[in-house]
Amino acid sequence: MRRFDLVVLGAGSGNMLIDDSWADREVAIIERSAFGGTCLNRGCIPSKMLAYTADVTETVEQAETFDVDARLEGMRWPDVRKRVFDRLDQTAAEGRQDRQDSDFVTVYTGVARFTGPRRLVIEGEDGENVEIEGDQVVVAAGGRPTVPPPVRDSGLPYHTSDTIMRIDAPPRRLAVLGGGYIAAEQAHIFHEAGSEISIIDPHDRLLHGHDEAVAARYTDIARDLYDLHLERRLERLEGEPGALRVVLDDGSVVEADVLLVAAGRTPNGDELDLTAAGIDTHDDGRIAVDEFQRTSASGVFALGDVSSPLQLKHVANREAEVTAHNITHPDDLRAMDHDLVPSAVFTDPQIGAVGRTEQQCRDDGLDYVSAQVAMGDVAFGWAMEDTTGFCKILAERGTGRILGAHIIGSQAPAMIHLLGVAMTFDIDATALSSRPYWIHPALTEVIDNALRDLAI
Ligand SMILES: Cc1cc2nc3c(=O)[nH]c(=O)nc-3n(C[C@H](O)[C@H](O)[C@H](O)COP(=O)(O)OP(=O)(O)OC[C@H]3O[C@@H](n4cnc5c(N)ncnc54)[C@H](O)[C@@H]3O)c2cc1C
Ligand SMILES: NC(=O)c1ccc[n+]([C@@H]2O[C@H](COP(=O)([O-])OP(=O)(O)OC[C@H]3O[C@@H](n4cnc5c(N)ncnc54)[C@H](O)[C@@H]3O)[C@@H](O)[C@H]2O)c1
Repeated sequence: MRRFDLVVLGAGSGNMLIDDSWADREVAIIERSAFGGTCLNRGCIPSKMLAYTADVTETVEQAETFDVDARLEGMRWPDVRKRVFDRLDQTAAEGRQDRQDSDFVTVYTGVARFTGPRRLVIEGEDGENVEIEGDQVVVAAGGRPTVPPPVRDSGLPYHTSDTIMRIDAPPRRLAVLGGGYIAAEQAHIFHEAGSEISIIDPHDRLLHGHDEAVAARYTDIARDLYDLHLERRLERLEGEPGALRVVLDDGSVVEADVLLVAAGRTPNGDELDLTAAGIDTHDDGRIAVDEFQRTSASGVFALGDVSSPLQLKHVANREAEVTAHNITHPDDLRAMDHDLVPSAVFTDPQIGAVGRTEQQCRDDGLDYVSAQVAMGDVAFGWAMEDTTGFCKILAERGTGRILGAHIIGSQAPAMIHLLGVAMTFDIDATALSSRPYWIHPALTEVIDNALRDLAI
């Protein structure tokens, strides 16, 4: 059995661990699919390239608001798909080739699972099994879409985020099971591509994990565009391919040509025979790691969606950086924290968030103040004719410590960073408003005004 200094399972964020500092040692990387993992091939990047294309489409549709004559001929889906995936597939292939060309990295293509402590078997595409072991092993095996049993057991076809973005043509009617991140982004994409969208979610609003004001505003906007079935559960899926009937728990039926399942993601640890390696998991299936990304098995680390409480690429990236340091510096370990992780939903309107929601402030019994300023109340919002966006900030009464910030509207994913930086460096609301200059009349004035409106 071949022994390596380092074995990395998963060439998504795991691939980031290997740099030239390993050049005098032997490293193995195992990947069953494309290099670049979920983010590059079927996640963040294609969805954002498509969401931006949808934004362009929508801009043309809204030209009249700005007294501009323009007519939308339509989104040429096959060309869009080709532009997006030609680039991404090439990037993934180059990523694999780079590793294959390396003289210190061995690439194993196949499905891996543990057979013992720091020992893995890889079933190759040809059915051949290869067993390897590592002095250190990093598990970066990610997650997969969760498919509820009524869909899985129906025998009828369905899509997940893994496949929908490569579909041949936008369906006339797209039903989306789940009303979270993926639903919000894919609904925007396929609505602008010409599909009629229905969304089904058991909660009373879409994006229910977001601040209640943001989720309520987004749900109101979505209600005008899509057919919403909230506080509804899936009972069963019937019909035939291309003519599906999504039967809900109140007996109502959503008819659709295509079903997209966007009901959360399951960490892949359950496919890895973790007990053979002595690796413990949480009840929800995530590999349990300490603050240094170490699992319960000596010499085995885990990172990203397979272990993280937050399934976000910037979190997986940070965990990869921390792990890369810790596997080479056992006497000088770096700790990971998940405080103040910003997040964004690239839907329409865009959403950015950092820190606590108002409901969390309330549930935690915090003494807080809140201010909400409409984008339509600042000059750049006038320029954009914005009628729905806002910035909401929550701060501790008395001290002005910023507890959370939530923006819905154009540029929200970029603007939220300002508040994330302030919170990370303990800059309170008064200092953040009064010390730096705020460019007039940039959209960021909505943040400054919300800070000033806080009755600290
Ligand atoms: C549609 C969508 C959009 C998203 N958009 C965003 C976004 O805008 N911003 C953001 O921050 N996050 C986004 N995410 C989340 C982000 O993609 C993930 O958090 C991130 O990619 C996780 O990285 P990872 O390295 O942990 O896992 P992955 O990238 O999934 O890598 C795991 C790799 O391990 C391989 N693997 C798994 N099991 C085995 C095995 N047994 N043998 C061999 N190989 C194996 C897999 O093939 C895969 O390549 C999105 C996710 C989705 C699905
Ligand atoms: N912009 C981004 O950063 C981005 C984009 C896409 C995905 N992601 C990541 O990927 C993860 C997965 O995305 P997601 O949208 O699948 O999950 P999600 O957790 O955001 O939303 C899932 C939704 O599905 C609902 N649901 C669960 N079971 C259901 C069922 N049986 N029927 C109907 N609805 C059901 C849940 O109530 C929830 O509202 C996200 O949590 C996020 O971490 C991030």
